[in-house]
Amino acid sequence: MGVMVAVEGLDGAGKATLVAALADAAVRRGASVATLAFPRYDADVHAGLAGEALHGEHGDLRGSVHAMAVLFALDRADAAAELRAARDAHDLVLVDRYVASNAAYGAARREEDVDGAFVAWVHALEIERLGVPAPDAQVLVRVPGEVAARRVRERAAADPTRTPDGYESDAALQARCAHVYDQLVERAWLAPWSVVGAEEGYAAVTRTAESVVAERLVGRSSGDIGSGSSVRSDTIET
Ligand SMILES: Nc1ncnc2c1ncn2[C@@H]1O[C@H](COP(=O)(O)OP(=O)(O)O)[C@@H](O)[C@H]1O
Ligand SMILES: Cc1cn([C@H]2C[C@H](O)[C@@H](COP(=O)(O)OP(=O)(O)O)O2)c(=O)[nH]c1=O
Repeated sequence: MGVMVAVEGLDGAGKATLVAALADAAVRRGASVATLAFPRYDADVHAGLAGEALHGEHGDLRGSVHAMAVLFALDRADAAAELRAARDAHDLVLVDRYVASNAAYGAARREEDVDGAFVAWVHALEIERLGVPAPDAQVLVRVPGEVAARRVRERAAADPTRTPDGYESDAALQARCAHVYDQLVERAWLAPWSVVGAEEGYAAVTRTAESVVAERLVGRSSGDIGSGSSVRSDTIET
């Protein structure tokens, strides 16, 4: 059985960039890798509704922190079997945003911290009730809010389909969210965390990817890794 590593951080922090670097580092070590990104807007109706709500559709749906979080949670619940199968079939399963996104964004929206009711509610809902598999490790891509916001703006300018959504354009929410993420790391919430500061440039991302992969795949004999002669990098969902 492989290991599942979730990558977390603010919008525009550099999560997708780190996921690509992690996949690259793992494949170079001969490991097979599967990647999955949440929300699965196109693959899951709950995620699709949440995405539309983030862009102003569906009346007052976005106004309810719990309703939004339930939609994101149901997206993961529907992917749970696929995630378990991927962990059985691959050495490394990389997930771009996972349960901690719900904890960090929801607590931030409610102006709570990690000890507030919301973070505990997310754990009870997703892990205990819906049976979403806990990750084996998590990585926080930690950048100052201004850096993440600039990247979101630049991305939107370059690609008109990426107009900032209701969360991305709320600087105060992103700042509170960064604080909750730091607390989740401190508490080792759900699984151990590593932290990478992506404002340090791409070389730092590559170095972190190599060390996370080395650490996470350590203890697995070379016979366990690659489980065959071919090296694969499969994207099971994007
Ligand atoms: N370490 C880095 N140094 C400089 N730019 C970066 C770094 N990591 C990501 N970027 C750039 O920042 C933008 C957002 O990165 P992305 O990985 O898409 O973020 P996320 O998935 O967290 O929204 C992209 O244009 C990406 O090329
Ligand atoms: C996956 C997930 C995302 N979110 C939030 C974080 C983001 O601000 C927002 C959209 O996710 P995001 O990954 O930013 O999607 P995209 O890059 O396609 O816009 O949803 C949650 O609140 N809970 C979750 O479980």
